[in-house]
Amino acid sequence: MDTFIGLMSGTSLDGIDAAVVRFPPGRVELLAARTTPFTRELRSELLALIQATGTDLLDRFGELDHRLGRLFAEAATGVCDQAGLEPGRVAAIGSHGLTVLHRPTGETPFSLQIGDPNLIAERTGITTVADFRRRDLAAGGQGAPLVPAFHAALFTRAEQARAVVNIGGMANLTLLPGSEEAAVTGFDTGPGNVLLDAWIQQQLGQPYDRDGAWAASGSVSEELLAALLADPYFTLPPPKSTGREHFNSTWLQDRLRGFELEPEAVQATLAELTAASIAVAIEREAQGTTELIVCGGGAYNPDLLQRIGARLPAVKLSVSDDYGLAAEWVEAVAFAWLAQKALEGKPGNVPAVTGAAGKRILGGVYPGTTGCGEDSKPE
Ligand SMILES: Nc1ncnc2c1ncn2[C@@H]1O[C@H](COP(=O)(O)OP(=O)(O)OP(=O)(O)O)[C@@H](O)[C@H]1O
Ligand SMILES: CC(=O)N[C@H]1[C@@H]2OC[C@@H](O2)[C@@H](O)[C@@H]1O[C@H](C)C(=O)O
Repeated sequence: MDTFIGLMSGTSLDGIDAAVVRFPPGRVELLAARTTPFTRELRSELLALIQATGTDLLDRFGELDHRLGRLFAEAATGVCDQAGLEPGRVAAIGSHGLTVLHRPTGETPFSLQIGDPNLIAERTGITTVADFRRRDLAAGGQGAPLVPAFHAALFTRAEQARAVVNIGGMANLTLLPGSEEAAVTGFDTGPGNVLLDAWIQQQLGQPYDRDGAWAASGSVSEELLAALLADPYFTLPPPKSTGREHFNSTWLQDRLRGFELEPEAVQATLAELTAASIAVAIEREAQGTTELIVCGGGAYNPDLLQRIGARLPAVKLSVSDDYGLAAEWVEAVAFAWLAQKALEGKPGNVPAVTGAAGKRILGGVYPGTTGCGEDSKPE
């Protein structure tokens, strides 16, 4: 029972990533991985929930929590089949869920993920670990980002100051100092692909800018870039985390007012914003960085990589694939790894990253059905 499943559904709202994985010492062994895309209808329902107001909100919240719970269970079963693995051989599923609201600061900080883990445990029979963020929040942390502990376990090299950036809907950075004395740090740098996806969707009806080709065809507007970078989030000192509640199409529309630009120039400027916010964060927080390892969907965007590289000429740019783990699976694998930590009774947060009062074991455990004397599953 050394096999784990990680389930991740991120801020891009593109679907569920599922990975079956083992963790031999110092390594990751990926047995199978797949994405279950959300239908257009479900994606727009999720977007509507995330942006919602109104009286039927709680109904919709409960319904989508249930529907996603079922879909996560199917994603886990599907990836198990793909790996040729009996569910009884899986130690646990680590399910991130889908973030509908993340408000990590103020008097009543919280972070809400949906995708009922009870349903996942019931329908797969596999012990499920979920609700990873709220214990860290309870300890005074941001509850995000959580992948830095995994990045540190996988990518730390002695005497090498490395950075790892995950470019999903949002982008988050892990800084690995490469020396025992200095601490691992990290934070969300701001938007990753979310604004690029929103703009091309609005202008051309495409879900994302494949290979960054549209952005590459436009010229960056330095004025617009400066206006976007004037958002106080970019200069806020860490710990900090963000999400779609801040960086979304309304945020962009507000800042585009008064500009008259070709749509592809806006796309180019948004790509430059992602690149600049990552580069500035590294320059400000980790000047000695020699290598930047990119993961998440943004690693497949050559235009974005080129822009990041141009802003950090002294830094070697790699993708996680160069170290044996495909960029698209890093987050799902991280939640499998966090599930293993939880079951071992080991902490999963990095207090220097989230700002929590200390290390905490993350996640609630929803036991599987083995040992219950009942192995029937609902249809
Ligand atoms: N070939 C490609 N060219 C350009 N962009 C791409 C390509 N492949 C993936 N992407 C981008 O990556 C995004 C998906 O990234 P990913 O799956 O890492 O996001 P996520 O897990 O939803 O996000 P988060 O890290 O915020 O939770 C797509 O929406 C798209 O913008
Ligand atoms: C609240 C939430 O879901 N945050 C996501 C989001 O997507 C990227 C960035 O913002 C990061 O903080 C986090 O995800 C990763 C998995 C994390 O916690 O490390």
